Amino acid sequence: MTDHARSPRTVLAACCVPWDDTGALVEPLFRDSIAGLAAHGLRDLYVFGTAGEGYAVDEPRFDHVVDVFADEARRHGVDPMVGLISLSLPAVIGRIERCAARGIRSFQLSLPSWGALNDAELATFFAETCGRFPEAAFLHYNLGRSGRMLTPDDYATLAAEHPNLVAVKHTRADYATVHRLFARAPQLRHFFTEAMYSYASLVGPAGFLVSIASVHPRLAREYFEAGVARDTDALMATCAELLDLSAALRRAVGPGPHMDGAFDKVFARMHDPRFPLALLPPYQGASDDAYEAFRGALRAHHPRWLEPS
Ligand SMILES: N[C@@H](CC=O)C(=O)O
Repeated sequence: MTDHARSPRTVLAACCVPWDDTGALVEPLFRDSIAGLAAHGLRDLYVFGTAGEGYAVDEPRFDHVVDVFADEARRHGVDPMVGLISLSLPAVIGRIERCAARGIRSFQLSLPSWGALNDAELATFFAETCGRFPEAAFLHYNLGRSGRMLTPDDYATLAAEHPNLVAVKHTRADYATVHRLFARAPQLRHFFTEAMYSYASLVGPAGFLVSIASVHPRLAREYFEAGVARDTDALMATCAELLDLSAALRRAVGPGPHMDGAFDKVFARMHDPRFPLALLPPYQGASDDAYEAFRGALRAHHPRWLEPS
């Protein structure tokens, strides 16, 4: 399989941020969680996607979390990637400048979401981020919450215009879109979550955006490697398990919480029982009961996902 992508084929993992009752960062827990992911072989880490509550932090929290994240990531030889979610382009630019001053060069861009960008606005957004910071590398986070899902043709145009646009995180893509992404924008590394990774890795050099599989990092890595090896049987078997795990998680958490962090913090607590489930206000996290119900479901139906990694 040919691979012309500008960034390595890896497993990309989100870091959740533990907050205390006052909404302050619990630094030791955060450091331990980063160290734990790195030690388990998840070494392409980012903070401030949806699970990392990049949409909810103010500037002082942003700077504090970035300082700790970058410091701890580098201790483990991990290149820190920082997500940028804001309605304000100047705020995004300011965050990139402050990160760049700390030596950070990998960023995750999301489109401003108050109103879906039109084509001219989209071009301006990328010119003012990728174009303005040519020494940095950017991954685009393609999600419905931003109001506009970019298409394979959009990526072909943007990748030709911006050599430092290197990757995309896809949260939703159908089979036809997967094929067109590899055909129209092969320069970009396309990352897919559990359900679509199985198919995408059979038809192109897909990256794996790990979500629920992070409850067991070794099995997550094996799933990724099955995709690299195009081992259809292993992919399908693990994909079926992961879909079942996701359904169990949704049942356990129930209908209230709806931001990714509510779910991802359950995964973080599986690795460290001290990890708080709370999200920054006004958003609702999962409850302790939901966490216990999910663990119980794994114990009953998928015990291998609970074994030591
Ligand atoms: N939960 C991830 C995205 C995966 O769908 C994130 O928070 O960035």
